[in-house]
Amino acid sequence: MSVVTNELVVDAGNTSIKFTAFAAGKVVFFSREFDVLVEEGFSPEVIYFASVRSGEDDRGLREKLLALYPDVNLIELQTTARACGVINAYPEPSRLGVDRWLSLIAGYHHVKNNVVVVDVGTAVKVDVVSSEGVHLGGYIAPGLNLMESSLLSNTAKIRYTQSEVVVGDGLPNSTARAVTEGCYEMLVGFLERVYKMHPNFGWVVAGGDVDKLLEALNFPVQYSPNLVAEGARLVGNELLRGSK
Ligand SMILES: Nc1ncnc2c1ncn2[C@@H]1O[C@H](COP(=O)(O)OP(=O)(O)O)[C@@H](O)[C@H]1O
Ligand SMILES: CC(C)(COP(=O)(O)O)[C@@H](O)C(=O)NCCC(=O)O
Ligand SMILES: [K+]
Repeated sequence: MSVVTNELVVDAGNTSIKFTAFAAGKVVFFSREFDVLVEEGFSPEVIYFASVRSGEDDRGLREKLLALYPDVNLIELQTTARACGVINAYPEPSRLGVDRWLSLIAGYHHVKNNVVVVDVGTAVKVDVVSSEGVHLGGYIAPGLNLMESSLLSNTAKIRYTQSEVVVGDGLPNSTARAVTEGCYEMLVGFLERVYKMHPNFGWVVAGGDVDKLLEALNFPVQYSPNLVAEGARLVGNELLRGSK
């Protein structure tokens, strides 16, 4: 049960900032656009702010939020050694990205058992948590756009137009398909390998690009689009209860 009713989660990733509003624990809106906050006229009682961006980027965003919600308590969520019954694998807990921390906490609370949590964004994050809530560790790999852009920016002749990126049959027979499908296979192959390494683990997946992978994964996964935001609510509520 939440300590407050209206909560706004701000999840600032390296590609996009996600705004998720909750009322009594239910998502009432989601947006990647700050201006939607103004249009929605939502009145948060608390703002949970979770960012993996630079301090400079955060300053501007925090100022905009405080201007829009001058009297609202903004709580910056950080990665800690433990929270919500989960223990962080990192000897230096604060080095773990807060998006990963919140996602794996939410993923564990979804499954309450051995779980692999995947977030497909700028980077692809994979975190493994035991049935006892012990974070065992995880991986960071380039996301799909990052893989593709690294090829485009580090080669002379990998060049194609977006109109050449088509769904084809059989092995890729164009530069556009070779690159886009090569990056895709890299990611799917990586995840299938993780699946083999952790048999009988539940899978919870999220992230802006996860929809591109869902049908490729040949094992059951739970798609949970608001994973970071759900983790932010769990951690934020624990903090608010602790301060009561
Ligand atoms: N409106 C959008 N703006 C930006 N990226 C979007 C949007 N809708 C879907 N995406 C996809 O989401 C990906 C970014 O995923 P996201 O989880 O937001 O990344 P991060 O958390 O690293 O910022 C992009 O590569 C893009 O393909
Ligand atoms: C790996 C990340 C950059 C992912 O960020 P995102 O893809 O969401 O923009 C972020 O989790 C991060 O900055 N992590 C710090 C290093 C670590 O988690 O070990
Ligand atoms: K993210």
